[in-house]
Amino acid sequence: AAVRQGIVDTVQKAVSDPQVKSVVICGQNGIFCGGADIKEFGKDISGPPLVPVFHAIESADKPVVAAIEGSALGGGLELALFCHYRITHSKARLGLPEVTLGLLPAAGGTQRLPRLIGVPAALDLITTGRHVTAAEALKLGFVDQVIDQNTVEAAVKFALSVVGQSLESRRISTLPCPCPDADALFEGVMQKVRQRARGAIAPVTCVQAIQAAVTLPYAQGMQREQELMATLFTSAQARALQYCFFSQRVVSRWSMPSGARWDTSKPKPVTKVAVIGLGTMGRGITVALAQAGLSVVAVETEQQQMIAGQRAVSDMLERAAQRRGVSSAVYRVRYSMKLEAVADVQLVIEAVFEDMVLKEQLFKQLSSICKADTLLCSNTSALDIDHLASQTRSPQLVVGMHFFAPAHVMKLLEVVHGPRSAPQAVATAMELGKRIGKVSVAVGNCRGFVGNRMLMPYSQEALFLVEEGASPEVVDRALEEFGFPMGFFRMSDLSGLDVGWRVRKADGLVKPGQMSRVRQGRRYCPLGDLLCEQGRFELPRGYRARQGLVSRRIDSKEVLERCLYSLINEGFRILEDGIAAGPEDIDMIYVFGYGWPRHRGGPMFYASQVGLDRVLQALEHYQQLHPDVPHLQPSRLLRKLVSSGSPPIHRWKEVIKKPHSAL
Ligand SMILES: CC/C=C\C=C\CC(=O)SCCNC(=O)CCNC(=O)[C@H](O)C(C)(C)COP(=O)(O)OP(=O)(O)OC[C@H]1O[C@@H](n2cnc3c(N)ncnc32)[C@H](O)[C@@H]1OP(=O)(O)O
Repeated sequence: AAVRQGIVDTVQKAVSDPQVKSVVICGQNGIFCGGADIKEFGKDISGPPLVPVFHAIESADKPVVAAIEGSALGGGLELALFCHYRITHSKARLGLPEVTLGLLPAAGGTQRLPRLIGVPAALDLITTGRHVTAAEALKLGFVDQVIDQNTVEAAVKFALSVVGQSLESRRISTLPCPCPDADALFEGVMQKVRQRARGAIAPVTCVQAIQAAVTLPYAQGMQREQELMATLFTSAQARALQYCFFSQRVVSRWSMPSGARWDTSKPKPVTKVAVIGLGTMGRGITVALAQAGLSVVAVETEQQQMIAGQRAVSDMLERAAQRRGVSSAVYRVRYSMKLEAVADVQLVIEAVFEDMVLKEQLFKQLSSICKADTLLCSNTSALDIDHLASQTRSPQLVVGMHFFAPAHVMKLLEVVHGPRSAPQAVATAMELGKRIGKVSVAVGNCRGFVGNRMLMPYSQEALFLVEEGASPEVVDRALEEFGFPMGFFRMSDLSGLDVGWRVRKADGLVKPGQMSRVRQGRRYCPLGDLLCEQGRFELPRGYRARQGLVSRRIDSKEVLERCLYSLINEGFRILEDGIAAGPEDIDMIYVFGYGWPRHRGGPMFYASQVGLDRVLQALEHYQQLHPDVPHLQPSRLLRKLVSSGSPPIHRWKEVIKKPHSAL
């Protein structure tokens, strides 16, 4: 509000003072403007409206120049678009990211950008919210000059040089907004955007606003922009997306149950990393590390795997080099079939087959080959990090680094600390994750950590629903309409049914040929195992008949409640156990690693929006119907939160307070 007031007062003064011949608007400390203060949204903070004063800038009869350094984002870029000229530093980033916050650029962005750079380019920038470099902004035509020197000085010089020149063609509001074949273009774009949005409303509303720029005169288009923004501003989706923006930053400020924290733990410098195993995960991890400029030693002891892995890594790096316009020689990867090649690295990431015996052996070997202060990390997705640590001479230097496939693409990294992991080891893994562009979340050590532990009840419910009469398509459709890119069954097909089968076998749950629906004292669905054993895909009907199960009609509400609430319930248990530091950690794991729709904020945020009492009631209802399913038993924390009056999510920690830590 204070900045808005400052802009209004200063612009009015500069525009009306006859002594002032031209004006430069710049930011402080090398940053033009990151847009509106998102923390003000939803709060009763008043300040002057900006759009009228922005129009006063445009209609001024003296040149107004934006000197853009650092960032010009959202309202910041919109302000710059009201100026007559934009001089930009080469390192600046520009964009209209409002859509990522569930909004649209409502200070004229949707009406003015298409007039300046054309409708297709504006549609791309506004519906994706992507940030562009100064060079791309120049190419697209929304900045006038890109420079490497002092931007403010250059802008002042330029502003003085254009005094007295006509500003007519520089006023974007007066430009036409041509769009040949507008109907066909918007129909096609709308279809694509809807598909990509997976239920998010802001991208679709952005398209509608840009369409108004084509079909309405400028002033009416501006009004339409306001009306459309009003439908978004207080929406649940906008709240969820803004929660995600801040949560992504919250999780980088990690803490451990011991009290160790991000701001008191210094990471060790890492320049050389080894990756052990060149299967799918090892290849992606190698590429991610090499792309971030790290020197990588990739070890694979099996010859065929080495040949295939080396080829796959080289191809991926070649493509990355082409995209960046550099030679692939910039990437430093050395391959070896001998474990001894890792002797001089500072950090090892083990990515061998998910088999505890194999990993135990490997950690023992690594512990004797590597230097005493080398960090030993495992990419296991579920196994006990502390047990692996116990195989080494420095258990405090062992942590989990759980990547998600494909590891060079997926943004999530779970950094798993065991009870003996040193804060410095966690800090180092978190820092490395940041360096390679991951959203890193520190979590405690338990079976499946956070993400896969919560996936367990979700996947079991999906299978139970099929036992009871739903088809896999019905289950998947409900989940995909909710916003997941893939339902449980499509996801299982893609990742390979045998992956889960192997884990269940290791857990002693698989009994070949047996149909019993109770294993280890609880309800179990062997359908997935039977599919794998028989290589069959249309199993449910015959299976139900043999089990004497009577099919019933199952609607999408039940699918969602049983799959999602059981997953959420496990999330509450994880909070109770101190495995995740807060609900934001769980939510970011699900948004960045498991395809949870970002506009729904993550499972724990979703629960808070649905209402904790409703989640509790639904779980109690299903628990009564299925007393043999322990994961439907509402967690103590959920009950405690409901009996504390269901506080807002940012206050849950006050209720959790003293977790009975499992660490
Ligand atoms: C008439 C109405 C006029 C205009 C209305 C316009 C609507 C908008 O403008 S909506 C906002 C659009 N802007 C954005 O979405 C930008 C969001 N910010 C970013 O993308 C990045 O933060 C960055 C500006 C590129 C800087 O990145 P980086 O250097 O990596 O730092 P961060 O860790 O991301 O941020 C530092 C610190 O600042 C907080 N922050 C950043 N932007 C905002 C913001 N727009 N509002 C409030 N706070 C913001 C961020 O949360 C960090 O704070 P922490 O306390 O560390 O969390």
